[in-house]
Amino acid sequence: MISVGEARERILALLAPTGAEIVPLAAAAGRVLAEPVVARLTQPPHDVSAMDGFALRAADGVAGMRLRVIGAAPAGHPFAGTVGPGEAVRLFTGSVVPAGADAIVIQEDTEHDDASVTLREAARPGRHIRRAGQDFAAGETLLAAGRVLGARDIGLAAAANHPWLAVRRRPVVAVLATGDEIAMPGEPIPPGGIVSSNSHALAAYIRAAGGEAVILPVAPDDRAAIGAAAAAAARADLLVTTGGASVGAHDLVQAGLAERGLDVDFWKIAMRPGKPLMAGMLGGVPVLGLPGNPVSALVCAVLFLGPAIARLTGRPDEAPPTEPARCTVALAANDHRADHLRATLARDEAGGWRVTPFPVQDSAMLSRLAQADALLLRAPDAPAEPEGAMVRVIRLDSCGM
Ligand SMILES: Nc1nc2c(c(=O)[nH]1)N[C@H]1C(S)=C(S)[C@@H](COP(=O)(O)OP(=O)(O)OC[C@H]3O[C@@H](n4cnc5c(N)ncnc54)[C@H](O)[C@@H]3O)O[C@H]1N2
Ligand code: MOO
Repeated sequence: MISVGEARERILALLAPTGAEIVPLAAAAGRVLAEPVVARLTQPPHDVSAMDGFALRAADGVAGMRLRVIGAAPAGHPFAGTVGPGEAVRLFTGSVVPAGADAIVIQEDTEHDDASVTLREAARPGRHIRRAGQDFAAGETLLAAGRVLGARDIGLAAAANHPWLAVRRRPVVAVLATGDEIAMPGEPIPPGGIVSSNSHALAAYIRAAGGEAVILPVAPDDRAAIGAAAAAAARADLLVTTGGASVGAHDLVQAGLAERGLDVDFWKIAMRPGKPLMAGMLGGVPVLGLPGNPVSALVCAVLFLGPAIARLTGRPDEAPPTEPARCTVALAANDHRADHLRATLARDEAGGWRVTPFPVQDSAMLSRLAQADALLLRAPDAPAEPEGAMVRVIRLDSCGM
């Protein structure tokens, strides 16, 4: 069986970023920039005042000096003339500094009427003047491709006069649950059946990761039906199946997809929960086969589906980040499968994490997963650890899960 790290590498190797699409600026928040944002103008376009006051020549900026007010330049209405010796122009925050002026005195430091202004303080050259291009210059690259656009990026793109942006198309990820016993929430449940929690949990995770989730109808445990359902995903960027991944007589996902030409890259990895993970290509569509057990499916989603969607959207596709934590209980020696124990986190007095795994780690216990704050990582063949040992955790609250 291959390792978690190798499995992730092999899954990512099956995927390429989606193409770009052009969206209105307002719709670009949260999307991944596909082309750099280059300033279409210089900001500010001219030297402008940072305060309400008067523009004058610095040589006249002496306390007690009385100057003639030759005009006003409200923001958006630049003064057409030139400020000469003994003259001043009324300015406001954002006003273009008129020709001839190289100093500004704020109005609180003056006595003024419409015709004249007397300085109570000296004016320093350049003070309160925002220089042209101080923020950015036309042609400057402001945002790099690959950036996930936040509100400040939208503001910066708008300031640089971009009404449209090129972003990565949201990858379409089809979710196919399989099993005779599976019903959708609200549907009649067959005898001994259960409701497909996986379809909706995976769809929610896919959306949180930046994908477009399409929930396919549940396929029964029948090769032809599974193949036909998967064929409906022929235009998807990724097909995710759940269930039917193991070795049982009714675990038919591989067999069903094989009838449609599935090329298996790997099946089974040294991991718990999630051993029967499968990856391959079905025609041109990458396939990620997740186990049916709800916790197995969602832990595999954190470790593999998240990075896969990151790759598809052109974001960094590393493993989920881990943090150190001190374990509050002794840990038994691990076997050869990397383990991911569902656990709660609490802060200690020094601000570090204390992690406590749940005593029962059944991969069907979705309520425990919902209560968990983190996955406590146990490396393959890790030795027993006493209470208080340092371990590493993946936080579940910070990854859309
Ligand atoms: N003899 C062996 N048996 C099993 C092995 C093994 O190595 N040898 N592996 C075990 C492991 S590990 C896992 S994980 C499971 C994986 O099973 P499958 O992927 O084949 O999943 P199913 O058998 O179809 O279902 C397992 C379990 O999950 C429930 N399920 C299925 N789909 C959904 C869904 N959409 N939403 C919620 N729950 C779902 C299903 O009812 C079963 O209870 O195999 C072990 N067995
Ligand atoms: O992957 Mo399975 O959930 O380990 O039992």
